[in-house]
Amino acid sequence: MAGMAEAAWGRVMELARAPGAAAIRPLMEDPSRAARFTHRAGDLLADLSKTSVSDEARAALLDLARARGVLAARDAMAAGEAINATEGRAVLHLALRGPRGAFRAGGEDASAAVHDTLDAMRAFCGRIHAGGRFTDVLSIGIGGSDLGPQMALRALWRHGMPMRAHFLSNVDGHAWEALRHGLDPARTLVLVASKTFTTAETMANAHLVRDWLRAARGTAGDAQLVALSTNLAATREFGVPEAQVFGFRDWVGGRFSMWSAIGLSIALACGWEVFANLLAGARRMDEHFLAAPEAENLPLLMALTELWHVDGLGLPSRAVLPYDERLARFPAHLQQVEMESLGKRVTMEGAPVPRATGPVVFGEPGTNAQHSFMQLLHQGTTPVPADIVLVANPDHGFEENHRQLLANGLAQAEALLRGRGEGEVRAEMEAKGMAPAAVEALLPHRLFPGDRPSTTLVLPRLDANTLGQLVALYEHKVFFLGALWGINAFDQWGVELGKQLAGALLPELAPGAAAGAHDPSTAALIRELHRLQAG
Ligand SMILES: O=P(O)(O)OC[C@H]1O[C@H](O)[C@H](O)[C@@H](O)[C@@H]1O
Repeated sequence: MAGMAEAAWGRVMELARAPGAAAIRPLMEDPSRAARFTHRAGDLLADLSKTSVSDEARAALLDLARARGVLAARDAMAAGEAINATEGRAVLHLALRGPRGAFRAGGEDASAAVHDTLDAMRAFCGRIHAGGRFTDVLSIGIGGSDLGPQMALRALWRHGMPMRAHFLSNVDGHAWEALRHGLDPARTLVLVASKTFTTAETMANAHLVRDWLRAARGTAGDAQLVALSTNLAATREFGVPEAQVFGFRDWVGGRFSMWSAIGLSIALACGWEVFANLLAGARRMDEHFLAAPEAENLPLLMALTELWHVDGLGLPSRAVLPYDERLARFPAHLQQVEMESLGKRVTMEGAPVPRATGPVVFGEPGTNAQHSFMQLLHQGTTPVPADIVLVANPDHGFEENHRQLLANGLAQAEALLRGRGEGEVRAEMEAKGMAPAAVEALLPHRLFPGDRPSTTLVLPRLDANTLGQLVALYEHKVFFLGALWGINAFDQWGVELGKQLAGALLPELAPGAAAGAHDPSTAALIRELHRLQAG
């Protein structure tokens, strides 16, 4: 098996290192390519043709996927095996949106636990909405306990929905300072969203907000606290009424938890139907992920395309460009889902990974990105593959704006692909009557190399169901990349060191405290902060 996989890697790398392997335009001369490299999953369409993955390369990549046994790995995850070996846990976000009776983990009926919680969340939403007292929900959490719900609310919340939602994540007091003036403690329901209920930032903010509630309402304010957590003892100790604690299990990773109790803010603010549709959309993508064979499995094909870019062509980053303002936080959510999962340098067995793993992921909504960083994608030295997300039908009546938006999204992908050669640029400048010397001087600056890869995703419209499909698609892409690279996509040990050092530094920043043992740079910075604060 290992030998087969090495041979398959070898074949992929051989193709990627062949002269012209990064060229896309010659492949596009094949009129059937666009159709053959366009795939559907649920309501989504993905056009993977504007990449340099040739038919031969795709065959080699699929051979690699088979040799790496990625479908068996997928089935092991779905069977509730403890595939997150470094934490000794199953990985079952599939169960969060799956039907009753479908998933087990260890000896437990995982689906039963999920559906009991969903029933309780639904009943709670019904009571809160019927009560009419609460107009606002404030969700306190960070990382996976913040980004998914915040992204979904930005995408799905519309005027007239049951409650307004607010998010407090940064321990920076300016975040709470900016929020608190707009909130009425009598009408705000406070969710503390934390898998562990020990995250320093979240607990610091939870204390601030609990103090704010108590200042206005005495200890009766505690009745407005809700906890979303796996740590029931800690939620009790914090004073959250038992009936307002919504739990989940350790087999839900933080960055995959928006479908769990962590998503309660979505259900409260948008209404239960919206949350249920989000889960239904994710389930639709799960069905595709679980059933489609390798050559039609969209998350796998996207994973293989990424592997081609990262390992084959040596491209270390990827841009996510949603052409929909409502998806403004989608790149931020993907940053965690992808980089916290795939930013690993050792294999499951603890050996160094002999190749590059997760790329840097960044993005902003189009068209705004075009007026900031797209310059680098068009003319920078290293190509940056881009994911361009288009939504066919808007939920507003400004048709002309929407056509402009779509035209720009399509144009970016087209420009990246075709570039602009000497003849075209020279002719344009000459037509403008520019002097020959100026034409020659400006020519190199105005050339676009082209052959820069992009993937275009098309949604018929953006609603809870299609958003669920879109997010689940990327979750499954991440799963397959983890399996292809042989790394654990489900732990995050890399975030721990900074937390420990911050804990040690904290007392040294108290007024008059002395700096401990640090490198000279850190020690000098501590002294400078003390000096500025004393002044
Ligand atoms: O939900 P919590 O336990 O508060 O964790 C919040 C976040 O912080 C951790 O440090 C991890 O890096 C994230 O994966 C997690 O989502």
